[in-house]
Amino acid sequence: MISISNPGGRNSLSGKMMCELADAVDVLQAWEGGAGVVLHGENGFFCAGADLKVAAQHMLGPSENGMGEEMSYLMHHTTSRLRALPLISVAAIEGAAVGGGAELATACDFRVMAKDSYIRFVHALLSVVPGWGGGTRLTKIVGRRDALRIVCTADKIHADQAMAFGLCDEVVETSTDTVKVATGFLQKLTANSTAATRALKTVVSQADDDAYRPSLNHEHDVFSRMWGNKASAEQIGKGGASARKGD
Ligand SMILES: CCCC(=O)SCCNC(=O)CCNC(=O)[C@H](O)C(C)(C)COP(=O)(O)OP(=O)(O)OC[C@H]1O[C@@H](n2cnc3c(N)ncnc32)[C@H](O)[C@@H]1OP(=O)(O)O
Repeated sequence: MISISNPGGRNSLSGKMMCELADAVDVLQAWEGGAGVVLHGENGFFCAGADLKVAAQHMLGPSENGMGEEMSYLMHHTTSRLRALPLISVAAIEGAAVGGGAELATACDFRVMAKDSYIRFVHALLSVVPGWGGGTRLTKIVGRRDALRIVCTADKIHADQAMAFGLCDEVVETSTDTVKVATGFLQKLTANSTAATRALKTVVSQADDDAYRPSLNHEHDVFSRMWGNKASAEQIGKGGASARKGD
């Protein structure tokens, strides 16, 4: 289990937390004892993306131009490694997965969502594109037309709608423990031999991973050009999508 915890910031990720996530993936890469992993956020919220308070202080100044690019590089690398693990991964989503949090959810093989939770690609509201590889992965999951709908509108995609898009694999009633349901979901997929499950995951991963590498590189380049420009710096300074909370 990987748990995300930043209680004061809806589990948004600081630079330190991004490094800790990379370390957690290192540990899973070295782990040979199992066949699955659940990713979840503590205190009833999945993840609000990059920590915008840290970003406003340390990632937008004139001498900090390369910071957005470095964040994107690290998170591309980490999420790609997470996706390629020889483990079946399930994101257990409560509350919401917003911005980079939505991108993180797409790095897992499956998503189990609480009925009242939502996924929101808010990047258009911040005048940027996904920077953690989520644009490419979303397109692979839901297809070209629905991906465009989701990223260009920046609408909240609630669990039932996510299910219709193929972005969610199981909806959990609000009174039920989402992590427990995600763990049960995982147990069904990993019930056969651990060695076979791990090998099968590598076969499926290998079948589609190489083909999307150029698209990930393109996404990273576009994000790096846009992050920190005037329009995005203004929105980030205002707290990102929270300035548009009512919609
Ligand atoms: C390539 C990756 C790029 C990115 O990920 S950029 C980040 C994109 N994320 C966003 O724009 C999310 C902005 N936040 C929101 O929309 C809302 O806060 C959100 C997550 C829907 C939660 O709404 P609510 O449940 O109503 O809670 P709230 O707004 O009162 O927030 C509670 C406290 O959490 C803080 N928070 C939320 N998201 C944060 C973030 N990303 N970075 C830093 N702090 C964040 C928020 O400022 C508030 O703090 P405080 O209690 O006022 O001190």
